Amino acid sequence: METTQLIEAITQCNRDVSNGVPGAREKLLPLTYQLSASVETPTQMIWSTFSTGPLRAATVRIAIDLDIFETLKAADGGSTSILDLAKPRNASPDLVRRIAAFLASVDVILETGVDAYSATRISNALTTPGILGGAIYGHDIMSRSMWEIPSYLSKRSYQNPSNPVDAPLQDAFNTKEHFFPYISANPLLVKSFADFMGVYRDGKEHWTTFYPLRERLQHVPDSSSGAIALVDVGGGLGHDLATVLAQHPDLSGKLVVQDRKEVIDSIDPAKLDAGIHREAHDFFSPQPRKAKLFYLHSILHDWDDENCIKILQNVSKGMDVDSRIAINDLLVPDRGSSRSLTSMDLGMMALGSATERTERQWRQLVETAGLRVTKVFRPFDPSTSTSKKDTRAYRSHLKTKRHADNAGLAPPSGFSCQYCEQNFTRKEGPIRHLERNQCPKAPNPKRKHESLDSRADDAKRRACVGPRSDSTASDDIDEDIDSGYGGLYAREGAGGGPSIASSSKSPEDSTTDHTVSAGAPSPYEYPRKASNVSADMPTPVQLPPLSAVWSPEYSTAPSISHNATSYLLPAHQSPTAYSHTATSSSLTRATTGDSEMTETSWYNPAEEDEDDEKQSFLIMPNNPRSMSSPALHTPRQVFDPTTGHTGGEGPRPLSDAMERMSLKNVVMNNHSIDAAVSKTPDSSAASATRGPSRFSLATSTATSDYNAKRLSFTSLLGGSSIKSVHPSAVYSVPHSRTASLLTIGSRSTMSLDEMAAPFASEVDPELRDHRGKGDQGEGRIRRKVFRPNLPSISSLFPQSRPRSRDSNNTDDSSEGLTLTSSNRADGVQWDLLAPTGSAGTASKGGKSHQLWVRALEDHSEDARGALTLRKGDEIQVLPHHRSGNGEWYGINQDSKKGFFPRKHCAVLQGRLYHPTIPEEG
Ligand SMILES: C[S@@+](CC[C@H](N)C(=O)[O-])C[C@H]1O[C@@H](n2cnc3c(N)ncnc32)[C@H](O)[C@@H]1O
Repeated sequence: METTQLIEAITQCNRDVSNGVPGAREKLLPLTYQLSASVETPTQMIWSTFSTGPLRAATVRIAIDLDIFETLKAADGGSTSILDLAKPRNASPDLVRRIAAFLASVDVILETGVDAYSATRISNALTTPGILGGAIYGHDIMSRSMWEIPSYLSKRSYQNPSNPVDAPLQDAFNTKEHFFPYISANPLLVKSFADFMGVYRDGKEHWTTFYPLRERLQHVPDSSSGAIALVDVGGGLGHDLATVLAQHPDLSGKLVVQDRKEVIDSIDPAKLDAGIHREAHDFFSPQPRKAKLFYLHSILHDWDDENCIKILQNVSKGMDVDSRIAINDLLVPDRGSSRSLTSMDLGMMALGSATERTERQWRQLVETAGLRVTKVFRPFDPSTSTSKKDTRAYRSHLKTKRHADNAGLAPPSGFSCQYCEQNFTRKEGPIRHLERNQCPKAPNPKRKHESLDSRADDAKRRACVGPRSDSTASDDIDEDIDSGYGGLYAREGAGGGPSIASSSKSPEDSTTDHTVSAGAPSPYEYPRKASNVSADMPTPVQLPPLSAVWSPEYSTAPSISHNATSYLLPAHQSPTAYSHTATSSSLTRATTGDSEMTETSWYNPAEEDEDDEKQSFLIMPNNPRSMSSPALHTPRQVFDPTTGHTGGEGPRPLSDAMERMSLKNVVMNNHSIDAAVSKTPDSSAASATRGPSRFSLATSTATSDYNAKRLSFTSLLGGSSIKSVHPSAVYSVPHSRTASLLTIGSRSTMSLDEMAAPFASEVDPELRDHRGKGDQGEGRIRRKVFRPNLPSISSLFPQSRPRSRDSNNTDDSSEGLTLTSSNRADGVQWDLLAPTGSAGTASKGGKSHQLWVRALEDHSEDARGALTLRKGDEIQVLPHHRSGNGEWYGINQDSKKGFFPRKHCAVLQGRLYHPTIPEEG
């Protein structure tokens, strides 16, 4: 804008501020910056940048040391002479005169006469702990590190820094320590930094105003139970939790602030609300607390990717199935980054080779950590949308997005294509349109049509996303992308302020917090994302956001190698929607070690259930022939968990098994997930039951598959693997519309027939009929639910049938087995005491029920070292099966996973939950 226009805009904006127009103040400051820039000559720019700027920082710091701001404040609005300003530190009046003159010239203090000064709003703020801390930390650490950037980069050939202990800070201070340990040695810096953290978000909308905290924490038991609702990881002095408590004094469950010991020790208990518990905890070690929500505010932007992943994985150790991690950080927009955002980004580089991140980087990071981004939350942005119409549009936009998530296939209830935004009257419209390669914008190599030109595209997209800023940062994601992904909540804020940075506003004025959703991108983000697909991201084939793909290992996501992609389509879409899927992917690297699965997923329970109930998903390989392999018939190496030895039918090198894998039939309906996993003799059947709020996928496999198989649950919406998991375990994922599993595969291979064999009698004829048809000879299949025949309760517990439906304490201990039943509001609970070891899953009417057992004493490891049980631990027991020379029970409860030998059942007490009393037989 021209200077004249800027002045007019400023005048108008100032009027709006006076009239209380929402967002007006946020617009004003950037306009003043633009005005300065428009009138400044290049020479003046040099002076202001290299002289005035550094001197402003230096003189503020000097004035702090000389107590000048305190002295001015004590005058309570009156003037103070230079002589009086010099007194506290016995400084030279001539020196103080020069300092004061400069500070007055840059409007930090006010010159009221000859050698007379008074306080200003700013100088008074510089006497408060937070702003004072910011000035000390800013000068002593931040500025000095930033000054070092040019020489640092020069010495390192201008490569993007990534080593957290080789950043400009290390050069500036000649240290090898990371920023945090480095400042730890200096109590003033520890305090200054922590105090500043308490205020740097001031003026911005607090995250609790747009994150549904109450809903998320609503089922947390009362804190007297010891339950923890919220852990603020790296929460500094607890200021975020203090605000939470102030806004929601009646929240159930404990609030815990964790930070480094020196920070926690520096908290004055008298100043911390009694409802907030302090805990010294290093987030590079496993999270010791279980909580419903772990909140990370301005944590990950301090770190490089590798350390972020470590932090996330450690935090996830504290997650239960319904836990979430809330990440509150900036989001770098594709363009139009604000002043504060770019400063923060380079500041993070200077301090720790760290970075602010784009949406794609966030998603990649979170997914690489084995987590999923469920949903992005951000506040309604008053600076970009002031009209009621926009507000309404925004609200309906959010609603629309929820539908999009629920459908799993991005088009929202508006039924527009997520790529080209063409409108359809029916939901399947966009799907078919994509399937038939009719979309000119889809990232599909087969597409025939020309893309819209970028301007039209941009304009269309803007129209699509609803309320938009009129600013230049129109490529920012400023809508809530409720795409059903894990919980990433980001923020953008002024000068390190806490909200995601996809704002079109300048940093200082931004109060917009954006939620970033990873996982299935919302239709609103596709165009932008599509153009930014990185080569090392899973390559979408046709419907990339829905892909459930194999990942070699969650910790190596950037190097994921896929040669195909699986698709999950909602079964309530058109029949043809079932026909897509899957894949043969190559597993480039075997997954070893930890196989637990966690995910982050934010969702509003009130919003999810209805749509979930309607969904069924199916995965089938699209090219069974490609998955046939002699390897299936190769003698296997059999691992016997009872002895810990391998033997059996002969060796099968792991590397051979790793070379291939196949996707299995997986069908998920409202109540079960059934999967054909393999064929005898290495037969295995997978079944899953869904509890009221989650899916548990259980597979019982032959032990010989232990080395040969892994299941991988992949995000329906995310396009990349969450984690690889052990096939014999139960993995629970939050049952949200976003958490729809799944791809199941193994490193063995099989044909479609082979996959179907265990359930041959139930295979839908169309499965066979359609095999070989389809776009590329893929199997096309209609929806079919495979249900393995699970044993009935009476066959599992022949000695322990309840004598009567209504009996309590039914006791049949002829084999030492005691099964008691008691009525519960939600059905009947069976308590099983199995001293001789019997456990299993009961089945009735095609539904499987879950048996949970509780360890009556400590157990260390089973033969595979996969199990550690503490007395009182509850684990889920899967259907037993025979394998090798033992009878086994698959179990899993968080980290308790793997097979559970029968002999251990002697110490298990079980509780069988199911909704009705089982009938005999
Ligand atoms: C940028 S501050 C953010 C503080 C607070 N979450 C907020 O947003 O105001 C980063 C915090 O991480 C803490 N921190 C750094 N390293 C840590 C570690 N290894 N374990 C726990 N906290 C750590 C710091 O002490 C600091 O409080």
